[in-house]
Parts: sequence; C-alpha cells; structure tokens
Amino acid sequence: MTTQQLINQIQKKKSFLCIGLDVDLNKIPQHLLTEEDPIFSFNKAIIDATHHLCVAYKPNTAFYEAYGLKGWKALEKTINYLNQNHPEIFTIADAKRGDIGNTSSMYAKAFFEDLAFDSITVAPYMGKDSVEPFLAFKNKHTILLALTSNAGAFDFQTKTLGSQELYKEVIKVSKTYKNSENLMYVVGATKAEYLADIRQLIPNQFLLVPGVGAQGGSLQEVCKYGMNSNVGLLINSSRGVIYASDKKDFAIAAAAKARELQQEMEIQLKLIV
Ligand SMILES: O=C(O)c1cc(=O)[nH]c(=O)n1[C@@H]1O[C@H](COP(=O)(O)O)[C@@H](O)[C@H]1O
Repeated sequence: MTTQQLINQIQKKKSFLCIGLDVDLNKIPQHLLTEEDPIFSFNKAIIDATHHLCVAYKPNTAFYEAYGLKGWKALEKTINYLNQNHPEIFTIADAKRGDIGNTSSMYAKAFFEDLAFDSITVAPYMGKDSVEPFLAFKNKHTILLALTSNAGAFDFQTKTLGSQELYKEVIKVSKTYKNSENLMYVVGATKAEYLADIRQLIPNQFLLVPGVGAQGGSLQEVCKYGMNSNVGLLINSSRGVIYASDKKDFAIAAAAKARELQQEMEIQLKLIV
C-alpha cells in the first residue's frame, strides 16, 4: 500500500486508529475455545465489527508464535482474511525484527511476500545493513523503533550519544538509508511530550503510536504534538479495544471502544483543516 492510499483512507474514515490483535487465549471469551481455530474466530469477529472504524490492524507476532504452528496458522488466516476482504486496510506485522543483512532479507520475505503484510516493526540496533533489506520492498513500510512506550526506553533510548539522545540519532541516521522514504517510526504515546522534537526531525513521516488505553497514554496529547498536515499518525490500542468484554458481546463491546477512539480522532482531525 502506498502512503497516499493510507492518507486517503484516514480522510475517508475520519480515523487514524490501529487496532492491535494481541490475542491471548486466557483473555478471549471462553465460549470461543471450542471452535476449531479460536484465535482466528476471535480476530474475524473483531475485524468484522471494527473495520469501518480503523485504518490499520497490528497483530503482534509474539501472541501467535506463543501457540506454535496453530498460532502461526491463525496469523496467516488473519492476514489473508484482511487482504481478501479489506484490501484498503493497512496491515502491520509487529514482529520487531532486524539482523545481519541476509537474515533481514529472509524476515522481509516472510512478512512482505509470504504473509503479504504492508509493514513490519524493526529494531534499529544492528544498523544500516539490518534495516535496508526491509526498505528494498516497494510500497512496503518499515516501522523503526525510535522511542518506545515502556519504562525501559529510558535505559538507552534517551541517553545522550555525543550531543543528542540515542533515539534522535536513530532517526537522523536512518534518514540516510537507501529507500528511507519507506520508513515510519514507533513513538510511544506515553512519551507524547517528545513528539514536538521528533517532528522537527521528521515532519512528514508516519508515526505508529502505541500506548493509549492500557498503558495510559493520552490521544489528545499525542495529536497536539505529533499530528502533521497529513495526520501522520497511526494510534494503536490493543487490549483497550479487543478485551472490552470477555462475554459473548465481545465484538460489539470492541466496536463501541473503537467508535469512542474514532470519535475523539474525528474531533482532532477538525483541528488541522
Ligand atoms: O511496536 C509496537 O507496536 C510497540 C512499541 C512500543 O513502544 N510499545 C508498545 O506497546 N508496542 C506494542 O503495542 C501494543 C500495545 O498494546 P496495548 O498496551 O494493549 O494497547 C503491544 O503489541 C506492544 O508490543
């Protein structure tokens, strides 16, 4: 998917919501456990109920890998279901990969070709030759971890390297990579006050912003500091949406939560026109 197609979808749906499909069999409604593929059944119900309210879905691969082959099959069925029924939706494989060049190439093939995701999250730590193999794919997007939402982000990412913080160095150096136009960045919603500085460095790039809902980040604060004229934000909520209810009404409850977030986003969108 091109960035322009993503922008068009945001304008049409008046939403820049990304729903995280982080499926935990201990948290989904227990009646689904008798189904042949409970993870896929859960995802399908959530997607059917919410696809008109969001522009992206982000399955975090850990939640699938944890269930072995069954989990991977459910991930494959989920991405195929999205690509066949909702090709306008932006899909994110939250896999946080990155390795030496030939290994990164294989990760990129796995997620961009075999599973046909639009994007993947990548850790920047191993540098240029670990990131560029992902960037080589046309109309696919590499979402680099810049400043993450967790407390551990302060261990390294905000430490000063030379004259500036490491996360700023990551952003600056990554802009010199081949095909850097395919880069997006992760900035945690819990670090909203850093977004003004980040926007100085990357005014136009899309940011994936997880951490609203369960982690306590504020959608309004993120928009205040992070929004650009194309919106430039994908705000993710996983647990806050998909586990709104653990009863039979779970998909309806998820849609109600997604609607709440979409409506807040619609208000924010009015501020940039
Ligand atoms: O890359 C991510 O998506 C990510 C980066 C980050 O800094 N913080 C973060 O929470 N995430 C992911 O975003 C999701 C957040 O889930 P909730 O806290 O349930 O909304 C999880 O899948 C996390 O792995």
